[in-house]
Amino acid sequence: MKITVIGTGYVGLVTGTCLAETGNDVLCVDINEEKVNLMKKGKVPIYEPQLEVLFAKNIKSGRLNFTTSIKEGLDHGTIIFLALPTPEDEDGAADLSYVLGVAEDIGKMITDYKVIVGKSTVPVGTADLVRKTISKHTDQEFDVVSNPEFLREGYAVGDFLKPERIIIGTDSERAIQLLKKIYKPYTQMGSRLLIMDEKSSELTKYASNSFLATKITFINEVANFCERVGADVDMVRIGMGADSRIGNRFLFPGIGYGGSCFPKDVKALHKSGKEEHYNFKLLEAVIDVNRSQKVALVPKIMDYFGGALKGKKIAIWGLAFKPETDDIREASSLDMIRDLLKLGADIVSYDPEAMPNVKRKLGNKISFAKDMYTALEDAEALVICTEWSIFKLPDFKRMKKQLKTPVIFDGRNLYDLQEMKSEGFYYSSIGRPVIH
Ligand SMILES: NC(=O)c1ccc[n+]([C@@H]2O[C@H](COP(=O)([O-])OP(=O)(O)OC[C@H]3O[C@@H](n4cnc5c(N)ncnc54)[C@H](O)[C@@H]3O)[C@@H](O)[C@H]2O)c1
Ligand SMILES: O=c1ccn([C@@H]2O[C@H](COP(=O)(O)OP(=O)(O)O[C@H]3O[C@H](CO)[C@@H](O)[C@H](O)[C@H]3O)[C@@H](O)[C@H]2O)c(=O)[nH]1
Repeated sequence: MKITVIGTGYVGLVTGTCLAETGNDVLCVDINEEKVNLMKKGKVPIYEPQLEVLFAKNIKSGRLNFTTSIKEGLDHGTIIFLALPTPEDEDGAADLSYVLGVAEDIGKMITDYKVIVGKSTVPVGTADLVRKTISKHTDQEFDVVSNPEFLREGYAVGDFLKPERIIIGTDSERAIQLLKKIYKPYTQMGSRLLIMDEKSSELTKYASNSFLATKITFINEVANFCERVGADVDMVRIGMGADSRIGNRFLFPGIGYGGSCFPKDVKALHKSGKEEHYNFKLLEAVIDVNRSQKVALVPKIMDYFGGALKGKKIAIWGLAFKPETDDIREASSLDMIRDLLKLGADIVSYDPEAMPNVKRKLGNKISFAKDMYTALEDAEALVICTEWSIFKLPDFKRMKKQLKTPVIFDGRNLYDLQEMKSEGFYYSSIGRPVIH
């Protein structure tokens, strides 16, 4: 089938590549010329495991192409996926200007039937708004479908190729048949295809992300309480997760949730509630707790150094908002760095993928080490912000040698408490007893 994907970021590029992989003829449109030129040269502009191989294979086959021309894109596909940004605006609502801007173009440019499929995360009523915006400019027949995306960065290709569910929100039988065809390879492999009205589909996405953010926030609060009563949150979470009604996923405590989705989506649902005179009290608490959780290690670091951080060299391992991505949007590391810099610390960091993005954002406010051990040279403490695999089984003897003092503040609970004791570290983590 001929498919166009508008917006070639984490969602659009993965969607386009994976749909080409199942035999479709895909044209990806992006407004960013630099990005499109890179992709035309066969380069993936983001770090996403497994993407490069599929990307190269499908470009070679001629099924995956790129353009900056929206007109070319709209002439190409019968199905037009919108994978455009919906960032947080200054009030916490989803900024729909990208989506509605493209809807205007669609209205002005389409010359035959199209199914416009919204993959962006958008508030209830957006599909209707897109429909009305297009209709202002055309009498052409078209359908608008809500088809929220649930992939996770770092696992995006796997999540797209083997989704647990595919949600199609529309009452158009014609659109349903076309989308069922596109998604047949996945439903044949056991993915559930759920068809519902578009409003419920739009809300399912926000409700899912907000639920997961709430689950993480709940265990973070339990962790904070563990610290006060001397319990170990790792034991508590294992005990809780053994109940299949609770489940053990998304129950890892740490320095808060970040990324391009949870923070903005929880705020957007809260804001949508307000617009309907409904106060999502729970979400208000989630937003609030997460804000302080992101810097939960800072008072511990301050306490350890007796309040004096000026001129102290602190090493940071992990800058990305989570492992297996170069994405630093809303990363807890950035909050941590902001506070430590304010307190006068000198920061040297290491991340396997995200250093170029942080360098672009922070310039020379912090330094970047060539590897994880070099970052520790003469540092008075190590702070761990992201649970990259390479940090999980490090050479503790080497770490101790490099660090000026053997002190670790771990925001992701990577190490065993007994091991830290026998290796001779001062070790402070989240929701577990301090080792000293
Ligand atoms: N990142 C994720 O893991 C994820 C997962 C599920 C859903 N979502 C949702 O999907 C949407 C896209 O997210 P993303 O992370 O892929 O965003 P992104 O910022 O990585 O990519 C968006 C792309 O759209 C392009 N763009 C902007 N305006 C354009 C226009 N007028 N025409 C063509 N291209 C244009 C940008 O240049 C960029 O390449 C958001 O609503 C997000 O909430 C994201
Ligand atoms: O037990 C956990 C799990 C996650 N996190 C944090 O939560 C954030 C988000 O993690 P994750 O959900 O793995 O990453 P995303 O790529 O942001 O994916 C989320 O957001 C996407 C965009 O909407 C959705 O499509 C996905 O289903 C949803 O998981 C990260 O900061 C993690 O460190 C925790 O602190 N504890």
